[in-house]
Amino acid sequence: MPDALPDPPRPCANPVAAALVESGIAGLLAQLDRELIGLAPVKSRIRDVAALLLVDKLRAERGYSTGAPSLHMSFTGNPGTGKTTVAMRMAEILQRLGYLRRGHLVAVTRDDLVGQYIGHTAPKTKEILKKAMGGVLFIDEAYYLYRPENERDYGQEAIEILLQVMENQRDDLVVIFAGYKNRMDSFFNSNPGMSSRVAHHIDFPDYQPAELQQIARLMLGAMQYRFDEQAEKVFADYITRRMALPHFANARSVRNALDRARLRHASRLLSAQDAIGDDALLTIEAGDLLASRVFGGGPERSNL
Ligand SMILES: Nc1ncnc2c1ncn2[C@@H]1O[C@H](COP(=O)(O)OP(=O)(O)OP(=O)(O)O)[C@@H](O)[C@H]1O
Repeated sequence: MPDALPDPPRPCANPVAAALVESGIAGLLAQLDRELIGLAPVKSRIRDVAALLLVDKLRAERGYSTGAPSLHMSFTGNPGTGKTTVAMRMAEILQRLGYLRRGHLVAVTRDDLVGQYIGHTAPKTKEILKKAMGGVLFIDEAYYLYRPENERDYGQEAIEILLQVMENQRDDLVVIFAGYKNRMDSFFNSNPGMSSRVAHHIDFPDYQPAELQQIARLMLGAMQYRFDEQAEKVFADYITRRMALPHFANARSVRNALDRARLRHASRLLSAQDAIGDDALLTIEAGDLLASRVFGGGPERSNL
């Protein structure tokens, strides 16, 4: 007797869960999970935002109106914790959900928005807003916009324009304010108008050493390199030492360390006497890491 055919996949009875898959958001979330190590609380907040928007859509289809949701956000955390990377993914997700037309990201700091002279700020800010329309405006170190010590600071003018656009064009632009948590808290405390327009606050924790090691592996894999067994151990040691030094910047420090290791790897290969096999081309060895100043190697700061 022939084997019974497997049951055909049943259509999902839950329309929100079905929409999550059909819109491609489930795929994007899975990709985010694969490509970004750790960040569990951040990933779950992104999922929540996606769920909120899908439920809003379903409610609208059934005639329950909630009004356009406010999607402006603040991303707080130390340098190199993935804020810019997640903001780019968020833009893509919001575009897929139909909340943003273009889904691109424009990343700026105070100097891109605020002019030096009277009359310069408004056109500068408006120009950036024009570029960002239909996407995400990512304002890094947003608290520098506000300088309470300077009464005539032009930053205030940029803030006023931003506030207006955040309110009136919130169906076409999402603003993400990013920076250190404590400074962002005082920025929002001093700008209640801004605070009331930012609905989602997402905190990016520092990475644990094991997560940084995994990030290194992921980055190397993406560049088609690998550590040999000894290098893997040395890099774990590197991370612990580097974390204790000034200017440590989480995953960004990992990327920089790998870039320098690639330079040393290349110069090692250049001076090799023998033919160079594929294995040598692909493999970062312990010595490529041990030359770092972190281990008492070269003198320059850039050698960390
Ligand atoms: N969880 C992660 N998994 C893999 N790579 C990551 C992760 N977090 C960050 N990175 C990588 O580290 C680098 C720095 O990340 P990103 O620029 O997003 O950080 P940031 O918080 O915006 O930092 P900064 O405020 O200093 O710009 C990028 O190359 C990014 O791809």
